[in-house]
Amino acid sequence: MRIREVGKLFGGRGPVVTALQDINLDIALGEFVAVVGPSGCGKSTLLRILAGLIPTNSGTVWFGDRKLEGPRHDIGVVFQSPVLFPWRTVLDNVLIPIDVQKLDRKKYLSRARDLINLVGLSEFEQRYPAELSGGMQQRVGIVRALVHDPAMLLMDEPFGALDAMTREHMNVELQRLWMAQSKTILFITHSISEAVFLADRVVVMTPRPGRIAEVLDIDLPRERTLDMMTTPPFGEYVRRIRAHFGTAGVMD
Ligand SMILES: Nc1ncnc2c1ncn2[C@@H]1O[C@H](COP(=O)(O)OP(=O)(O)OP(=O)(O)O)[C@@H](O)[C@H]1O
Repeated sequence: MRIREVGKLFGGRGPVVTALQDINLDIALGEFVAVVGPSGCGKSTLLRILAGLIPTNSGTVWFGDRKLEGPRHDIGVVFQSPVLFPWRTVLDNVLIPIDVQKLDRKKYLSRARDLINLVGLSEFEQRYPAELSGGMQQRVGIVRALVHDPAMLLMDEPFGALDAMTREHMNVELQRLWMAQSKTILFITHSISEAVFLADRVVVMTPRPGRIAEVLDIDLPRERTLDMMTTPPFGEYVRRIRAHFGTAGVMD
């Protein structure tokens, strides 16, 4: 994905808000890129643009050799709340993209089951969302975004509503899933340590108007473990990113 000179304004009756300005970023195939920044800096706006859900005011986004002009089946999106259908089982929720795109259910059934197994939910395949914890529901949301095998996954604070321990566990699981599925991922978060743990590169955004302040390569070996989070190199990345914000707005 190539993002070139992207800008976004929000108008309406009040003053115009410049949500994004001069955003330039290339995301390579198979890369894991995290975006951190304080509340209101335009992270979700950027994600919605990349998902083809809202237009830009200036600039262009390229996906492969084509201009992005709307939502695409080969880009999956995971939001903070997984929005599962309560009357559908886990398996049927995971198969929603297959049904919506009128693809052959039979062809995707074993992939759906493999993914459900990969995130440890095999026993819950025939359960309903209300029978699952928040972390389990979010895993269903992630697996659903992957079921039709999109090339890229956009994730907007997917673990923001989870408690700290579940969140760490989900980070380990997401890394495993990413390594197994070799997807390109853009991951938005308030948490600096989550970004450093997961990403190959961390994009640091400034408060309004949202611009890119720095892009850091995270040169930590894979597969990363939670123990690494207490090592000096990890701490140095976190410190360097936090220096952009002082004490304002970012979670940890
Ligand atoms: N539909 C909209 N209409 C008007 N203003 C909007 C709209 N969507 C976002 N904004 C404004 O654009 C700016 C960026 O919002 P955005 O939601 O992208 O920030 P964010 O970094 O994702 O914030 P948070 O981390 O709190 O979710 C904010 O000032 C917000 O008020």
